[in-house]
Amino acid sequence: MITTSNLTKKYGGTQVLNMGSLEIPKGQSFGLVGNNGAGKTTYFSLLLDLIKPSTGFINSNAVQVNTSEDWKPFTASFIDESFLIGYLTPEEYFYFVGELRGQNKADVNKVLLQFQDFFHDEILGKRKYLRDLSKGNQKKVGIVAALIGSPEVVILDEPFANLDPTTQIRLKSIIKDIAETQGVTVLISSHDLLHITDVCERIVVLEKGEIVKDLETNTETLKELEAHFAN
Ligand SMILES: Nc1ncnc2c1ncn2[C@@H]1O[C@H](COP(=O)(O)OP(=O)(O)OP(=O)(O)O)[C@@H](O)[C@H]1O
Repeated sequence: MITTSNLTKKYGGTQVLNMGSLEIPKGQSFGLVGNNGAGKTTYFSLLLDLIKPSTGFINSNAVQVNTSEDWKPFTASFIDESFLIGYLTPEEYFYFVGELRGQNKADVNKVLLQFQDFFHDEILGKRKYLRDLSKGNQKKVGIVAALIGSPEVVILDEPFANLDPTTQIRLKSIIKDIAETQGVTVLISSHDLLHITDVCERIVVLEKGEIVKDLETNTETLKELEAHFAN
């Protein structure tokens, strides 16, 4: 589904990403971990054509993301609050995203209904602008908006950060469900090793822009990651 080939990114003379090659199959829940500055957001930004590669390319469903726009209809993401529109209410934003994805209000309402628990009565019907929501509630809006219109690829940068424990647990079951039962390819990054091993069937560790581990998640993975990061 997602093929990364000889991908590098340099800023000035400094190389911040050197991924070599990486294959992510359809329906995989894929986790990216690494210390601050390891290159996680850089990789996601390249995947979304927010920045250009220095060398190499990424193909998503056989579409080269930096030369064609055809990956956009099946790809959704929430990287940070710059994806939101501060002067809209959550409802206005969801309907706006729905329109972009060919979904009418009734379709969007159906999606929102499934996320009532996740919203915990803090998002809908509050007549608050997105800019006035707490960081965690902004994140909830961004994540749910990314799931409107049944995307085939969902990219979430640090989705657990700023969320309360209840919401983190709910988010884990949402991510597992869309990957396992709907065949969605989910890419997430996180600093939370417990959550990422819970939710991802594969975990790649980045260090200074390079892949240093590529693990199929099993009962030993959390220990292995903890040992890796303790050094
Ligand atoms: N526009 C830029 N100009 C120069 N360097 C940049 C730019 N954007 C990112 N970098 C550098 O690229 C490296 C990788 O950053 P990136 O944000 O991808 O790391 P990350 O793994 O997401 O980190 P974190 O866990 O802190 O979010 C860092 O050294 C960062 O300073």
